[in-house]
Order: sequence, then structure tokens, then C-alpha cells
Amino acid sequence: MNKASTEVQISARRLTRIYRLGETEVVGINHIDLDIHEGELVVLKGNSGSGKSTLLALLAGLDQPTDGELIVAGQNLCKASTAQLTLYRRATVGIIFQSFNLLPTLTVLENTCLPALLAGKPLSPVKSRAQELLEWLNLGSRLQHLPSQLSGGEMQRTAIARALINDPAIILADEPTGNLDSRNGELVIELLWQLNRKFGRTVIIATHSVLADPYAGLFLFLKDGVITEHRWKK
Ligand SMILES: Nc1ncnc2c1ncn2[C@@H]1O[C@H](COP(=O)(O)OP(=O)(O)OP(=O)(O)O)[C@@H](O)[C@H]1O
Repeated sequence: MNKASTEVQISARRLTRIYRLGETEVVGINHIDLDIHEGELVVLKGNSGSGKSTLLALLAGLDQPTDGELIVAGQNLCKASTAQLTLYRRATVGIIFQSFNLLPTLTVLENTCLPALLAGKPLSPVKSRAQELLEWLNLGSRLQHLPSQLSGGEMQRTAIARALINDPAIILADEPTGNLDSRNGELVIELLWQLNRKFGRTVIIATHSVLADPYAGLFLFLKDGVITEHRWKK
């Protein structure tokens, strides 16, 4: 990725999230400065408890910082209202979790359509787009299956389809291969890479695994809530 030719899409300054548990304060992340360009593939590395999920939750608009600034795709997430954060989550980011987070009573097709329907989009075009995405993800024969009838790899591919249904510019993945065997893990990382390479999406993956390493343009190393190193692939 030629960074000079792309815009800074994510900008954090002194970004901080302190959790308060009664009298005790726990550092999630602390004074993080960060610029991520559009179309970058970023891998977040760090030991358990180093702050990877905290940073992703802030970027996802699932949580708000206790201090500092965070601007994503022109939106100031520190000052956003609850309604603005909901809109942001539906329009700007797609989120993939280790535990898939599919709704157990909805089919693959229904799970995939849900974020677009919640965003008020009309059913028929949403269904067509969901079917296209699910075909692309090799789930065309699973549309009417419930999550409990799927393998782990199929569940994660459904979660990817759901993350893409609103055509987000940024894909955030928190340990996306953590519950998969190595073959399915590789497939998921290759799909994320294709979204980055072919479709220009910014992809940020927090992971302990090395599967994403060959595809990373930028590694961010976290320790105790602080970025200790930005390393660009040569
Ligand atoms: N909701 C919360 N309430 C209190 N403390 C929290 C909360 N979420 C995270 N923390 C703390 O913030 C710190 C960073 O946690 P975080 O989950 O971001 O780390 P991580 O790098 O994602 O870890 P892992 O690799 O194990 O998922 C840890 O000390 C954790 O205990």
C-alpha cells in the first residue's frame, strides 16, 4: 500500500480508556497516538491484557474513550451521541469477533441481512446482496441453516458476510481465527486480505496468531495499554 497516496482514515491522539472498578482503576489503553491510512491492513499484536480488544472496541464505536481524541472517517467518536455511534457502527465499520456472535434463532441469511434491515434498508435488495455475499463466501447451500447447524468456519464466514452487508470502509476483527482450526483460520485471513487487496477496505486484525503476519502492511505492538512499536512491512 502506497501510504502517501491515501488519506489518513483513523487518527487517535492521547487515546485513553481507563476502566473504573469501585476504587480501582484499570488501564485499558493509555495515551495512544495513531494514524492509519485508508486501505491499510493492520495487525495488532500484544500479550493478553495489553489493550488490543479495548482499542478495537473504541474503533468500533462499541465503547468511548475516557480521554484523548479519536477521529474515524471524519467522525469525532469522543463527542458522538449514542444515536450517532449507532449510525457509525452500521455505516462505517464491520466487526468480526472470535466467538462469531451470531443470533442463534436466525438463519444464515437472516443473520447476514440483520444489520442492513436495522439500518432501515429495504428487504429485497438487502436479501440479494446477502445472497451474493454468501455465495462468494461459499455458503450458498447454507442460507436456511441455523448457526447451530454450521461448522466453526461456516459460522465465521457468516459473521464476515454480516460484517460486509452495509459495505463498511473499515473491517475490525478481534481474534477472528481463535476458534478455528488452522485450515479455516487461513481461509478467514485470506478473505480479509482479499477485502483489503481487491476491494480497498481498511482491515484491522487483533490476534495472537501468526496467520495474518504475511499480509500485514503495518504491525502495531501493544504492551500494558501503550503502543511500543509501529512496524511497517518493507
Ligand atoms: N470491561 C472491562 N472492565 C474492567 N477492565 C477491563 C475491561 N475490559 C478490559 N479490561 C482490562 O483492560 C486491560 C486490557 O484488556 P484487553 O481486553 O483490551 O486486552 P487484550 O490485549 O485484548 O487481551 P486478550 O489478548 O487476552 O484478548 C486488561 O487489564 C483488562 O483486564
